[in-house]
This record gives sequence, C-alpha cells and structure tokens, in this order.
Amino acid sequence: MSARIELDAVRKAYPARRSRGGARAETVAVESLSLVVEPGEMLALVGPSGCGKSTTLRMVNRLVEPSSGRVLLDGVDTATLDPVRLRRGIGYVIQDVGLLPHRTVAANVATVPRLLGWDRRRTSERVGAVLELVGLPVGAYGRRFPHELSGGERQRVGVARALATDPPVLLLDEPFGAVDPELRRRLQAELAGILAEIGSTVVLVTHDIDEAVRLGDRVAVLSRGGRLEQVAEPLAVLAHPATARVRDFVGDGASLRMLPLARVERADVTSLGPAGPGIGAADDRAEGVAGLPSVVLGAPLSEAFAALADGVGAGRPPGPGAPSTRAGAGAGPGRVAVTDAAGAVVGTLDADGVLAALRRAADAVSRPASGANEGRADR
Ligand SMILES: Nc1ncnc2c1ncn2[C@@H]1O[C@H](COP(=O)(O)OP(=O)(O)OP(=O)(O)O)[C@@H](O)[C@H]1O
Repeated sequence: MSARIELDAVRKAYPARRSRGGARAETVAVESLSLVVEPGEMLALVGPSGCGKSTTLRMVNRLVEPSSGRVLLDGVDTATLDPVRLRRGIGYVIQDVGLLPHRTVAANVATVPRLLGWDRRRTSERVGAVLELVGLPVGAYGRRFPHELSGGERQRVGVARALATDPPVLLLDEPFGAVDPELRRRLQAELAGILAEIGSTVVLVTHDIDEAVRLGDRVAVLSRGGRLEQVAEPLAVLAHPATARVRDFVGDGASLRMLPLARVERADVTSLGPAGPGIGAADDRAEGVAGLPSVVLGAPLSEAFAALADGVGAGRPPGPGAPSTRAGAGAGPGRVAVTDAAGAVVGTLDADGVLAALRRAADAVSRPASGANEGRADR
C-alpha cells in the first residue's frame, strides 16, 4: 500500500520573535516548495543544516501546518483531514526515536494499532511480524524496556513501530543520526531491504549525501529556505549537479559515491579473445586470469574498484577513508577477472575500464534540463 504525496507551493514561516531592538523578523523555513513523491517511491530530502528539511517533512503529517500552499495525499488536501487521524496513517521515525520508556518493546510497537482499535490478536500478530522484520524477535525482545536496548536496537523498534499498521506513507527524519557510522551502514542496508518489502511511499530526511544516494530512488537537494536545487535519481545528482550549491554539497567524492550505483558491463571488459577449435579452450583462456580476484557482470563497480584497489578480492564497497579513484594505484593486481553469471570468465577489467564504465553510467542518466526540479520530467 502506498500513496502519492504532492507538495504544492508549500511555505512555512515561523512566527516572529521580538528582538531586543523591538524589530520582528519571521523565519522563513520553506519559501515555496513544489515536489511530488510517487507511490512506492523513496525520496531522500538532503541539504545543509537549517535548510528546511524537517519542516518540509513535518508538513506532510501536519506536525507543522503550512503557512500557505497545499499538501495532497492521493489528491486529497490534508488540510481537510483530521490531523490526528492523518498521523495514525503515516509512519514517522525520528532520530531519538521517542519510545515510551515505561512500556515494553511490544507495547511500544502496539501503540498505533491499539489507537486504531485493532483487537488483541490482530495487534499481537502484527507486532510479532514487524519486530521479526527488523531483526528483533518478539520472544527475545518483546518484554524488554527501551533502556534495556542498545541505541541501534531502539532505532529498530522505532522503525517497527512506524511500520506496525502498514502505513501508505513513511516519514523518516535522520533515522540513523544517533548511531555510530558502522551500525549506521548496517541499519541503512536493513532498512533498504525492509522498504523494498513493504512498498510504502517514503520520504527520508538526511544531511548525509551518502545516505541519500544509497537509499533514495530519487534525491531532492534543498538549500536554505527550502529551495529545491535539484531533484533527480542519485546517479544524476552526482554526475550532473544542477547548480553550484548542489556541486558544493555533493563535494569532491562524487566519483567514489557513484561507484556502487554503476555496474560492471560487458562493453568495459577487455575480452580474452575468441574461443574455438584451434584457438584455445575456455580453460586455456582462463589461465591468464588465474589468481586474479573476480567480479560478476552486472555487479556494482564498487566491487571491481575494491578488488583493483587492494587486490584482496571483490565485494567490498569503498568506505569512508577508502583510497581515491586512482584505481589500481596501490598494490592491487591491476586487473580483475570478470565472469558471467555461470562463472565463466568473459574478460578482465582494469582501472581504465572502471573509469570508462563510470563515464558511461554518468552519460546515461539525464542531465538537468532547466536547473532545479528537472526530476519531475525524468520520471
Ligand atoms: N519551531 C520553530 N520556530 C522557529 N523557527 C524554527 C522552528 N523550527 C525550525 N525553525 C527554523 O527554520 C529553519 C529550518 O529548520 P529545519 O529544522 O526545518 O531545518 P533542517 O534542514 O531540518 O535542519 P537540521 O538538518 O539542522 O535538522 C531553521 O532556520 C530553523 O531555525
């Protein structure tokens, strides 16, 4: 179940505070933002601190009321709906989770089903299912209290609680902000799997461009005042920043961030030459690549990069602190073997091949047509 979210010229100005000199200055958190999130899509809202991301998100569930403009859910203006009922149909996960400290994990997850009047049996079945989904089996965790959990576990309970009623819309505000980087990566991967399963429309707020490109189907980059600088698929934001602000925000590591998003393709592979009678059997052809690490056609380029960069083998995406894109510059083997899905060697890939593959992936995604908000056209 999923819903279409449309922000139609929403604006939020927080009321003026009287300053010492008596002058009043309202804070315009979001000036005029129009954006569509399609059913089942995961949109990552990213931008520097104070640019209006949380305000935008909270206008969707009416924790913040727009000063003007409209928010539509499946075409219905949310201003016409009862805000409390609206919120019960929208999953919401925030950084410090907000679990009720004196209630067990199971009772926390059951909060919204209970409010919606679900009977005991349906509620407990659902609580069991969502806790299982986030890797916290109800038998082991259901009776614990929040203070008996690690930060990562609490975060998962927050996600389970948000998913309890299978909401058509899920809003995530810096859901991994409070956990360490390694756990953050793990929770991101878990969340991606869960989201693929549930099919809700998701808006994720993050200040972390890595998280945005890793999780978003599309990425919306905001600047101060909720100004939409660009909305496009992750690779397009990295490869073709629409504005100087997006370029600044993406920073120097764009190529490195593109690696997991682009694939090893046959066109970039240096072939081992034809096989056939008198030319050499497949086994002979494979001999020249014996001992090389290998990747499969279609694998993320980051796997080839990791293998080239350190020669330890494929499968590790470049992490923070990974070497720059001077693939193969270290003690690596200079080449990786590329196999087809059946495991037969089709050729090798070297650093030039990786760069060529990156360039092609970048060329294949749409360039911004007219600056901001080109993403509407690219869907
Ligand atoms: N309740 C409020 N009253 C007055 N000003 C507010 C309020 N909430 C937010 N603001 C201001 O609105 C602007 C946008 O804030 P918002 O929290 O939406 O930004 P953000 O991009 O989510 O920031 P961060 O990444 O730091 O959480 C900021 O200037 C902030 O100070």
